[in-house]
Amino acid sequence: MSPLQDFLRPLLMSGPSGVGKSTMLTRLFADYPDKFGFSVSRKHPFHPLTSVRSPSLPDTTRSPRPGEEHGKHYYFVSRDEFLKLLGEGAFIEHAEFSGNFYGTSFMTVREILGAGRRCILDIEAQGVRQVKKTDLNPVYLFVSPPSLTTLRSRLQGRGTETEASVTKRLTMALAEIAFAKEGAHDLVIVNDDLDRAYEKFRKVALGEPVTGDILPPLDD
Ligand SMILES: Nc1ncnc2c1ncn2[C@@H]1O[C@H](COP(=O)(O)OP(=O)(O)OP(=O)(O)O)[C@@H](O)[C@H]1O
Repeated sequence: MSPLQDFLRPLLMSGPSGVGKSTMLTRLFADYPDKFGFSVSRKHPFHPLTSVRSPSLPDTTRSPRPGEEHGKHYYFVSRDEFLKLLGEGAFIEHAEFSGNFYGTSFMTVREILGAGRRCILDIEAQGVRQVKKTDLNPVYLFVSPPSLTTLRSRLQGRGTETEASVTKRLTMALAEIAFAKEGAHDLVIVNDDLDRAYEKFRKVALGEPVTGDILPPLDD
């Protein structure tokens, strides 16, 4: 496909927690402040991207945390409102975690496209399976760690996780990796050296042709 056509398709990025998705996105948004719109289905409270301005936001039924604002970090909706929207087929993907619903709505994507930006979605494996059943037709990108050992040390080094949550995130990482091993994605970028990985990511985001990396064995 031509760069223009690829740029118009949403970019769905996924990859295990701690692989460096936000790090690369933060760089991209700093380099191109007006080109992209971003939606993330759910993030932990200390996530750096919660402060990134986005033309559209995911919906959640959970209560705002201190410092979070409606329309800035999420659209906070009641459970009834969420279920009504769900019934109307408003969500590209949704999930329930710890008793709260999170979802990415078709409206989010339309708003981003309407603003002339490329829509970037950060969605986990479970949500990606749901997206595959829609006609969204995104480019599926998997951001892979060079090894599981590296992933663990990034999660520990980020300083946001307890030992228990590192273990939980690594368990979830195995599901993400198993999905990638099924060949579910169009393209893999291995985030080994950040500058190298970012350069590839930047090109993918701009819709330029890129040769993907080979998925590492990730069996360590
Ligand atoms: N190429 C890299 N080399 C070394 N450290 C990196 C690299 N990329 C990211 N990191 C570091 O790894 C940690 C995790 O990165 P980041 O928070 O961006 O991950 P994430 O994929 O967005 O995770 P989550 O899905 O939980 O939000 C951060 O401390 C970040 O600075």
